[in-house]
Amino acid sequence: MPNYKLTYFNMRGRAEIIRYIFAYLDINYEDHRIEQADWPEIKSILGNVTTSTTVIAGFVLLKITIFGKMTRLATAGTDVWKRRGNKLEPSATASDSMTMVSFSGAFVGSVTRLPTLETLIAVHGCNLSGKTDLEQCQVDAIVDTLDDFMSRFPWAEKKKDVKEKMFNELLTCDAPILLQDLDTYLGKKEWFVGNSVTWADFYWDVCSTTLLAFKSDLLDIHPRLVTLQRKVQAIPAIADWIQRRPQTKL
Ligand SMILES: CCC(=O)N1CCc2c(cnn2-c2cccc(F)c2)C1
Repeated sequence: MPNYKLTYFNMRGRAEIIRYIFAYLDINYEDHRIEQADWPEIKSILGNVTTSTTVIAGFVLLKITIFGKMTRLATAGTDVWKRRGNKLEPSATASDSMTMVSFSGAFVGSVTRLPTLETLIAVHGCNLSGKTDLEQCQVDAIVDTLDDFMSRFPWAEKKKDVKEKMFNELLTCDAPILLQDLDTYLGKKEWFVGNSVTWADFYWDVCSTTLLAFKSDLLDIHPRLVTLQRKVQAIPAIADWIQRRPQTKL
């Protein structure tokens, strides 16, 4: 029975960075994919909670803010504790062997920075989040920059013309500025931060793969950023995952 169950839509989306980290660390997990049609029912169970909840599940402290989006990372768990206001109170133990914790889309930056990633890295002795405090700040800065940009896209916009207009503006007006900044920051280095791969490099591949699905010439004038993408994709564990993952546009 895997220790983790990752529940998300059948797409790369916000969950793919977690899938990359699990693949790289060779951690067995259940990649549970729900259909969009199932989301309204699941959402009604999760509710449109808009408060920040600090949840302690087993060894992992997860700070989450639920905005009615859904990405769930579950851990083999004991009691799930929920913070309501400034009080921590036990809640019902997870109904099955997994402690189900729901996240907003923005959890990427929070949960992968919290003891989850540090615990996993400590167990596996790798440096995905950076080797020093300074490197960890630099990794966070790159991840936040990418996540902020990706979060500006109106993914759930129902009006096709509005969605298309906003996507086009972001891709033609805003993306070039971001890409130039990332290109300058990367410079002649092998990786964004330090002298080995970090999850900032992973996130660059995750985000750029999706952006290229909307604008295939996006990186034509950024060969160094393309090289970084290819270096991430050539890491054996990542290459294996990319080869076997479900093929989806997003
Ligand atoms: C209905 C929801 C939907 O279509 N998507 C959810 C968000 C998303 C998609 C693809 N990339 N991505 C994403 C990745 C990282 C950070 C971020 F903010 C967003 C597709």
